[in-house]
Amino acid sequence: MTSEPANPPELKATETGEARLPTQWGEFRIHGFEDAHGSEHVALVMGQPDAAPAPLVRVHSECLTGDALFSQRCDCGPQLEAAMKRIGEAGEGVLIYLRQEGRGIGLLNKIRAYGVQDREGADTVEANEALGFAPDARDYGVAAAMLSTLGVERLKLLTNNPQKVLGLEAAGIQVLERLPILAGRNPHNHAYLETKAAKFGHRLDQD
Ligand SMILES: Nc1nc2c(ncn2[C@@H]2O[C@H](COP(=O)(O)OP(=O)(O)OP(=O)(O)O)[C@@H](O)[C@H]2O)c(=O)[nH]1
Ligand SMILES: [Zn+2]
Repeated sequence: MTSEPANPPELKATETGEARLPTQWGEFRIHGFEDAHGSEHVALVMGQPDAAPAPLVRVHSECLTGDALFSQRCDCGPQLEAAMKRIGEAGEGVLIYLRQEGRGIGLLNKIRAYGVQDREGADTVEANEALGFAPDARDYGVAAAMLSTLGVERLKLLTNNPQKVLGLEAAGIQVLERLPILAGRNPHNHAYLETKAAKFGHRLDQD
């Protein structure tokens, strides 16, 4: 008798369609995916990364406040722009936009966590814990499944977060190189970035 794996990789993300996506950094193709929980994710693909030995990839975690609303509490918006610009300059690569807002706790809980930080002086980790959440509830299995579907399983990853490298590798992706992506440091996010370095091991150096 054979038993089914708990999370068959083929069920992690199903591709639903694709289209042109012209941007100021060049033309991407946008691929839609739905995961096993019904969450919607996208991949922006430029060039032929499936034919490249190790294309440039960014796995970006959704941050509505930073990516769309210009918040300076974090560095997400400038990182997103920097990643798209670098892929545009390379003429090839993939940006996975993962809908794991608030490190996986969701937008409304992130706003609650921001409130705890404002009222109680908690840092980003303490605020999650005060609300009963893990400091980082993200899972990179969906991103790995999306990359596999796109034929990209060996890559260079734009990130400062060593956990992201480990998470993708645990899901079967070969990260040949980690490339730092430092953008958007400002007086409002200084303490947040220092906490990420101290408690999550984020690398804030240029290598
Ligand atoms: N719960 C919570 N989530 C936050 C907070 N600040 C930012 N986020 C979320 O954190 C995620 C981005 O994580 P980061 O740690 O900035 O970056 P990363 O993706 O881990 O690493 P990089 O690849 O180096 O950017 C997004 O989903 C944000 O919405 C916060 O104070 N609390
Ligand atoms: Zn952010």
